[in-house]
Amino acid sequence: MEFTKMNGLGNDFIVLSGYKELPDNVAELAVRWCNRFFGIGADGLVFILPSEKADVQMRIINSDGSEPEQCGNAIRCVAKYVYDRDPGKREAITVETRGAGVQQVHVTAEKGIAKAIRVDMGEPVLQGLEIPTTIDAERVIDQPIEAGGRTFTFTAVSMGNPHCVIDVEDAPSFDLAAWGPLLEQHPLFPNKANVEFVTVRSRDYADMRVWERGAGPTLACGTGACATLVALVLTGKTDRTATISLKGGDLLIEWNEADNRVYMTGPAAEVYKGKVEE
Ligand SMILES: N[C@@H](CCC[C@H](N)C(=O)O)C(=O)O
Repeated sequence: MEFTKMNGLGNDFIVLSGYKELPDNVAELAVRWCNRFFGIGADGLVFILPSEKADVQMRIINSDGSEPEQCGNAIRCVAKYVYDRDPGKREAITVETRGAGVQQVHVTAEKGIAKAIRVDMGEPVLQGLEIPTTIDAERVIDQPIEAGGRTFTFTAVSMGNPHCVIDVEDAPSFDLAAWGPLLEQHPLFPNKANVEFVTVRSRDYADMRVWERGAGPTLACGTGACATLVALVLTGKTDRTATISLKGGDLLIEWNEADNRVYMTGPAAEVYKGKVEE
């Protein structure tokens, strides 16, 4: 089994292509191969599969074996993988996702290698039950959430997958391990949630740290950065375009007023190729 190790700002994946569909034991493979001590080590497995609707189909499996609907950093990795191997060097690539439809990606390259990748991440879902949360409201903005004896204020956004965005005093020093697991599994989120802890520094810049559903603390989360920007716009804290600065680096996020779609721009990197003998 050959794989390519890739990452988007340190959110790292074991990328597999050449399969026609997901293997039956994909959850078990993800847990085993993503293990950082006994396996290859990664936040998730990413499969590049054939698609009838787009250039390729992407399926991602979290390191705990669960399958999310979408992954922003993985989409950029998939686009780079496809572009760098494409003799025609097409800058526009379409990627079918499990839960966020077909996404349009634009690659900017240097010397035939993809550098900046801009993804149309679609329209955010804000209706409470659709995110899903247990709150039946048009928007879930600045609501209280209690966990471990502490009450936070959160805004909920789905970018295909559910996010719980929380303002904190200083995101980079926030104790993710103490609060992330409690909030990820909070009963307000029936499908669990990715949890973003955010500190706004200016109208166009915020620090964010993430505790991901099914993967724990990661260095970056693309859908999380998009959800964060949407939450910050809804609460009046930033403009519609801002840099969301993560532990692994920066993403530029725009929530376009005209088409209501969220655009994410950032890098992707290929680190090495490997082979597993099973
Ligand atoms: N890292 C990702 C999100 C991956 C899925 C997430 N853990 C979930 O379960 O929803 C990103 O870059 O968006």
